[in-house]
Amino acid sequence: MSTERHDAAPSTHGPTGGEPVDGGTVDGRTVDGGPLDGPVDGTTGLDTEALEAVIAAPGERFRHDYLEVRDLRVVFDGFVAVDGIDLTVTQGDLRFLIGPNGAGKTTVVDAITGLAPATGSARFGGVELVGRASHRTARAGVGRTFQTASVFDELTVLQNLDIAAGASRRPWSMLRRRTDVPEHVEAALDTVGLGHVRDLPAGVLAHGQKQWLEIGMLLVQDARLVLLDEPVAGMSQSEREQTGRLLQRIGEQRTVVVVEHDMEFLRAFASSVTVLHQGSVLSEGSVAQVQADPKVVEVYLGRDAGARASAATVGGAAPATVSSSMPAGSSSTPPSAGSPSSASSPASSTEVS
Ligand SMILES: Nc1ncnc2c1ncn2[C@@H]1O[C@H](COP(=O)(O)OP(=O)(O)OP(=O)(O)O)[C@@H](O)[C@H]1O
Repeated sequence: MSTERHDAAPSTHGPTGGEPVDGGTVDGRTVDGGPLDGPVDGTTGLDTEALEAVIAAPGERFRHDYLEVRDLRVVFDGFVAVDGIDLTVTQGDLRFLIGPNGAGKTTVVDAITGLAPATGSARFGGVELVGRASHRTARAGVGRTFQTASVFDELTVLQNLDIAAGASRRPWSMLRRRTDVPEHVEAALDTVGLGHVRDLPAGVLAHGQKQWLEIGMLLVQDARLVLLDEPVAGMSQSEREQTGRLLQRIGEQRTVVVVEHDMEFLRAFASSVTVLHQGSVLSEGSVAQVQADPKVVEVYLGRDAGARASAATVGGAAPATVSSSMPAGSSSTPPSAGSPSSASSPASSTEVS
């Protein structure tokens, strides 16, 4: 029996690496970060027992979801709103999708969730989402919020979560105070911090709390891909911070994409950023990388600012610092009156610095 640890031992990491899914143990045996003492195949050098344990373990133990968008295209009556974009977002990566008004951010989310006609591919957890009816995307583990919270104001927080969870409670029983809250609903209440208002009608909640309730509704549906459209629009500073921390928490276990205009919020909480412009990916990378990208500065603030940022980067001088309110309509593509988001874009502080 060998006590040697082999590099070829099976990994508990997902397809893109990252943290061990289950603390590195399989059926009580350490397979990552600890000794392996199973029989070793003399030819391959593999610990065959460990390998068998990995293969026999439940699939979800090694789940590492990711969203993979390829050549996604959306055309409305001849107008190309999304022009063949590629996007890969892995679990644990809090990805922000930004861009000027009309860049195509919401349409990308609509296409992924079956609300906009698209071609190309958007796969999550091995399931193709393009062409899938919107009501079937939830079954694929995909959940989204809209720019305006869509909770039932007359129902309590708990009742809203019940409905989202698809609880088979009869209408009359929904009106009674709950004593038997399912574990996953309790967990969602706890995660979004609404346990203390569980029996209040959602209509009396503060604006931020309504957004958190909506996120809670995605959690009880076990959405593993969570797409949020401007979640902090209209929130107070304190609500933004709480929302950012909430997104970080849920992002550890889920793949989260946030469409956002608020650059301050982005800088505080994004782990990566994709910038869209006129339906295409203009830039992608860390917050620092996209902020330093002259193309991004140019799109938001004009050609001269882009050239100055480029010169500052090349010359090693301090990068151009520009502060402005979010350029509603700063894009060369004017937002259409019919755009679902055109009425509610926040005039939030935006800096590209
Ligand atoms: N149903 C639709 N029919 C026709 N055109 C549409 C439709 N939905 C969106 N568009 C257009 O597609 C383009 C992209 O819109 P989209 O709402 O995705 O942009 P956005 O980046 O989310 O903008 P915003 O930041 O203002 O929300 C815009 O020019 C918009 O007018």
